Amino acid sequence: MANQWGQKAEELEITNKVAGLGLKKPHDQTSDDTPDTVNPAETSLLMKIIRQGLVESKLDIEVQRKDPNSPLYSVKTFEALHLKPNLLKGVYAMGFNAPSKIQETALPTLLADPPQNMIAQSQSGTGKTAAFVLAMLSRVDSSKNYPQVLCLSPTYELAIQTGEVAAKMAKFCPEIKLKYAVRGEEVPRGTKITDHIIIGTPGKMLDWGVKFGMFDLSKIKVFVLDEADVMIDRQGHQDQCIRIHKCLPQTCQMMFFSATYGSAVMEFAEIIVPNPIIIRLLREEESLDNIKQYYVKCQSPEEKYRAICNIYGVITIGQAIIFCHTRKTASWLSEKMSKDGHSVAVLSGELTVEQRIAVLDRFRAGLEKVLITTNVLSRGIDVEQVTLVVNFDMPMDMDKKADCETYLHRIGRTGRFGKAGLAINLIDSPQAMQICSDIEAHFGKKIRLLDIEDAEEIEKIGA
Ligand SMILES: Nc1ncnc2c1ncn2[C@@H]1O[C@H](COP(=O)(O)OP(=O)(O)OP(=O)(O)O)[C@@H](O)[C@H]1O
Repeated sequence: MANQWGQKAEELEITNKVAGLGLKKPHDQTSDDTPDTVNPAETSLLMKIIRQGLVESKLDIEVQRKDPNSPLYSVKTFEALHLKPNLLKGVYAMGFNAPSKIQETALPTLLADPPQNMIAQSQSGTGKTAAFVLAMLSRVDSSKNYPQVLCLSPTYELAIQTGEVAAKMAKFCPEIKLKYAVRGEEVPRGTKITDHIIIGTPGKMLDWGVKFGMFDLSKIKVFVLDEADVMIDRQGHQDQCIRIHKCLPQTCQMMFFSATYGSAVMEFAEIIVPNPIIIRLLREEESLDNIKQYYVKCQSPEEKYRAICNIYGVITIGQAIIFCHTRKTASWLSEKMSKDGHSVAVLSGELTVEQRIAVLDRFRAGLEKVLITTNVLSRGIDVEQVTLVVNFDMPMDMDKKADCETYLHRIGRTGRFGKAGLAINLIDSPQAMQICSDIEAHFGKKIRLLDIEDAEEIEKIGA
């Protein structure tokens, strides 16, 4: 069954997977000259798909324990977890040799008896999904034909992604049955679901479990809330989760995973997960060290464009990312640059996730030297070859004030990509100047004025 299930996941083209994610399509309602916005579910899916393996972290795990009676330990091998042999085989077949940093600490707790509740936070790509999927699979008693494990995901596509991991890991455990509770999956009324694991979105899960009684929520042993930060971003999801949660037995093991650790997420976590062990993988923060920052005074978009051309005319640039506020500016700029012979790619909100992946893949491969984008890409791309970042428009929040966090994500680099970089801010209004000064004050790092007509000076900054 697991194989069949995996097959189903494979049959679903990315196009299908992303349909209904609320993606803005070419004819969506958003006008081209309003600021392009980020959709967390979309970003999360994009990152999962473009990821090229585990994101290793040099930083430490922080553990907050709420249960002093249960010892906490970590493992360095998967053998040390005493998994069912076929499950271990599945883990190795996925190419996992040793647990990732978050898995080292999370897995012994997730698999412990008596079960312990956990809230875990670590950045995308550090191995959370693999950790809880392994825990889900190992808790199943396949001799009992009813649902024992529920996993809630914020969207159809993210549920399918988790399902794919489960199907792969359970490759050698065909006795474990899994089911998707997502849109498009229909179960006739009156049916009793016999699968062991259900992965789905909160609305469908609530319908099947609470409204139609297709399975007995009081028999659930493991409840997983994945991508909790994305989940609470969606209206109504939080309530649905809480309604499902209320029907679960006290003994049910609660697992809560999130890539971020904001107060809204943590408040939600505290409602869902009693007496948790909280683990966090400290994040490798971006910093502005090693980045030379400049601003250029311009009178108009044309002048901004000329500034970019002057820089290109003088210094050798590896790859560059240019950030614009709206799609309209992004496409205007890309047309101009293409006409002038630059190889340019554009990534903005009207593209489907599939199209975005294609654009990013080409850029990473170096097929285009310049990537023009909007806020849809403030985070989540680490391209080592990028040496120049241009703020064609300064990042600002809804109140049109300096958005320092976005600035840091656009310009900053983590230790892994710690090579020197160049950031140029194009300033064409007093408001933009104010934002630039506020950013400078916020980070306490000088942003110098650059005279774009002075080739010698430009040459110096490229050195
Ligand atoms: N122990 C491991 N060894 C090698 N690769 C691993 C290991 N654990 C996970 N991976 C791989 O690393 C990538 C990231 O893992 P995973 O999807 O579990 O991360 P995540 O933290 O859940 O990310 P997200 O927050 O985006 O869901 C995947 O390609 C996964 O197959």
